[in-house]
Amino acid sequence: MSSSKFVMKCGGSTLAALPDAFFQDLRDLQMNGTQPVIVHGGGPAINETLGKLGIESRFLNGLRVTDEATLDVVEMVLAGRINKEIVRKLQINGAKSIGLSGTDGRLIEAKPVANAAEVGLVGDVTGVNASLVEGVIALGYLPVIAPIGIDAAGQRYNINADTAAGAVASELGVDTMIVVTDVPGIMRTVDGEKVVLPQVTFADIEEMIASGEIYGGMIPKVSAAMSCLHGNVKEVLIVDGSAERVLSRAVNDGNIGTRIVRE
Ligand SMILES: Nc1ncnc2c1ncn2[C@@H]1O[C@H](COP(=O)(O)OP(=O)(O)O)[C@@H](O)[C@H]1O
Ligand SMILES: CC(=O)N[C@@H](CCC(=O)OP(=O)(O)O)C(=O)O
Repeated sequence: MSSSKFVMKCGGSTLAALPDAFFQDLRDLQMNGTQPVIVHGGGPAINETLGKLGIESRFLNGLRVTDEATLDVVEMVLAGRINKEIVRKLQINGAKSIGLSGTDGRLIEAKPVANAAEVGLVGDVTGVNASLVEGVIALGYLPVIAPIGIDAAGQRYNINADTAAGAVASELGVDTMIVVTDVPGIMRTVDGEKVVLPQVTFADIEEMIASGEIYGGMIPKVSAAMSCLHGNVKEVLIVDGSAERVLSRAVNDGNIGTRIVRE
C-alpha cells in the first residue's frame, strides 16, 4: 500500500471481541507512519439498548428504520458508549486518539436518503470535513468517527457505518479502505463447501447479490466499496477482526480476506 493513511471500518459485529493485540497493531501502524482513520459501527449495541427501552429494531435493506426516539438511542450508543470504548482501548494500548461524531465540526454532512419515507431519519453523505480529520492527525491523534450526519439546518441523521466509512475514504483520498467484520471475507459455497473469495469484481458482486449469496449486512459493505472504488480509493479489503495482526497484514501485503476490485 503506497498511501500513508488508510480508513478502517470496524463493525459492531466484531468490536466487543477485538483483543488488545488489534489495538496494538493500530498503534504500531500509526507509530511507523501509516496513519489509520477509524469509522465504527455498533448495530448490535444499538439493538440491545433499544431492546432494554422496549423499542423494536426494524431494518429495510440493511438500514435501520429510524425515528427521533430511535435516533436519540443511536446517537447515545454510537457517539457515546461505543466511540469512547474504542478511544479508551486505543489509549490503554498506547495510541493517542480522539473520538468524534459526524456532528462535531460538521465532519459528516448528510441529506435524507431517497427512501426516507420508508426508513425515516437515515442519511446519505453529501460532504466530509477532511481538513478536520487531517488536523486531528497532524496533532498526533488517531481519529475515531461515529457515523452520525448533520445537515445545514442542524438535523441529525443515522448513517450506515459502511456508507460513512466509504465516504470518509473517498474524501480523504486514501488508497485503501479496510472493512473489519466477523467473517473472513466474502464467502460463497463451492462444491458444498464455504470458501472465502480472495478477490471479487463488481460483476461478481452484482451476480452474488442477485443470487442471494451476498445478503444482509454484507450488502452495505459491497455498495460502499463499489462507490468509493468509483472515486480515488484503489482497494477495499474485507477482513476478519479476530485474525492475528489483521490490519498490518492487510496494509503490508494485502493477501488477507477479500479484495474488491472494479474488474
Ligand atoms: N457472501 C457473504 N460472505 C460473508 N458474509 C456474508 C455474506 N453475505 C452476507 N454475509 C453476512 O454479513 C455479515 C457481516 O455484516 P454485519 O453483520 O452487518 O457486520 P458488521 O457489524 O461488521 O457491519 C456476516 O456475519 C454474514 O452473516
Ligand atoms: C442507517 C443505519 O442502519 N445505521 C446503523 C449505524 C450503525 C452501523 O452501521 O453499525 P454496524 O456497522 O455494526 O452494522 C444502525 O443504526 O445500526
